[in-house]
Amino acid sequence: MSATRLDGKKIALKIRAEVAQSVQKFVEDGNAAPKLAAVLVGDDPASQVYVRNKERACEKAGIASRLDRMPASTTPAELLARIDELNSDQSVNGILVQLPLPQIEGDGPALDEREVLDAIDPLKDVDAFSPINVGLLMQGRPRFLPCTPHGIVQMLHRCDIETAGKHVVVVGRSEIVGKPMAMMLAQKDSTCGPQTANATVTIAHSRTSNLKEVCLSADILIAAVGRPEMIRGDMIRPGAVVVDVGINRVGDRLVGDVAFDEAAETASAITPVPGGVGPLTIAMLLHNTLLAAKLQSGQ
Ligand SMILES: NC(=O)C1=CN([C@@H]2O[C@H](COP(=O)(O)OP(=O)(O)OC[C@H]3O[C@@H](n4cnc5c(N)ncnc54)[C@H](OP(=O)(O)O)[C@@H]3O)[C@@H](O)[C@H]2O)C=CC1
Ligand SMILES: Nc1nc(=O)c2c([nH]1)NC[C@@H]1CN(c3ccc(C(=O)N[C@@H](CCC(=O)O)C(=O)O)cc3)C=[N+]21
Repeated sequence: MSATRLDGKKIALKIRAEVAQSVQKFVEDGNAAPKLAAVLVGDDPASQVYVRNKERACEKAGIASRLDRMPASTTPAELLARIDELNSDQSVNGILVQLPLPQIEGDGPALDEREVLDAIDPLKDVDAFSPINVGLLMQGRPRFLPCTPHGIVQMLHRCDIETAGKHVVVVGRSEIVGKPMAMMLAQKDSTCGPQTANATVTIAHSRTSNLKEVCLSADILIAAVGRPEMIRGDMIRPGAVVVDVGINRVGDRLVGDVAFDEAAETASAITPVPGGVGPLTIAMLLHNTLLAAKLQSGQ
């Protein structure tokens, strides 16, 4: 292996310590500790990992948390009622509904992700998935930055990896990772994070016809596909930086979307799974929860 291993866990710990310090100051200034509410419907495996790690991280940062587990058979009305309750609960600053929502077995009404995300109070929307927050990001004046793309931007910055003028290929165009990631990296100057912008961005997806060639043209390749190890070593340009967002459970192992050992032969730097992007997502969630508490207290 010749590539540098980008230690997301270590960077995340640093960010979490910074957030913990700001939380402490916020509380010393007479405010209640920020509080995050997470809603998990069903038992998506990537969400289970997230929930477990997130609760511990909140506690260590002095952030209160609550987890509402709801069965996969939950109806849209029940879920919307729970969100309403959290919207009006003054003690809750941040609301996160774990995605993907389960697809209903049997013939009950389906849970519509968009309807659910639309219902979250935009000032409590720590994932930045509500239309208002997506719109603000699109316009280059974000309120909350989405956690995973923001974590990646922070990592690139803190590892002195320049994005300006570089060709970034984002594989995946989901609302939660690919699309906002591409948008943030294409922004002018530092509107979406510290000096990490001004990239030339290509978005690839399942209908991209020459994926290998597109990937080979990337200075920075970001994989958010959800297919274990589909990005192979021969898709990496020598010296490229590879960011693996994938969290796939294969047997009892977590693997990314990139074949790590192969890619590490060619790349100059690469994030591992686990220990890469995942911990950064959690660090930025804590950051957003504090930001939400500040916004709600009028700061
Ligand atoms: N580390 C972290 O913090 C996080 C990790 N994740 C993980 O990241 C991965 C992606 O998540 P998410 O963005 O939500 O996933 P989605 O399933 O919502 O999106 C996957 C994207 O990949 C594209 N795609 C699928 N197959 C191919 C293919 N063969 N070639 C090219 N593109 C393809 C899809 O294309 P199309 O649009 O055409 O269908 C889609 O745009 C998952 O493993 C997830 O668990 C997610 C969030 C946070
Ligand atoms: N509304 C919503 N927002 C999300 O941000 C969101 C979501 N839904 N649904 C699920 C995906 C997935 N996701 C993860 C975040 C961190 C780890 C994480 O901590 N990973 C550790 C795992 C370590 C381990 O425990 O083995 C790591 O990669 O090192 C995993 C997965 C957030 N997501």
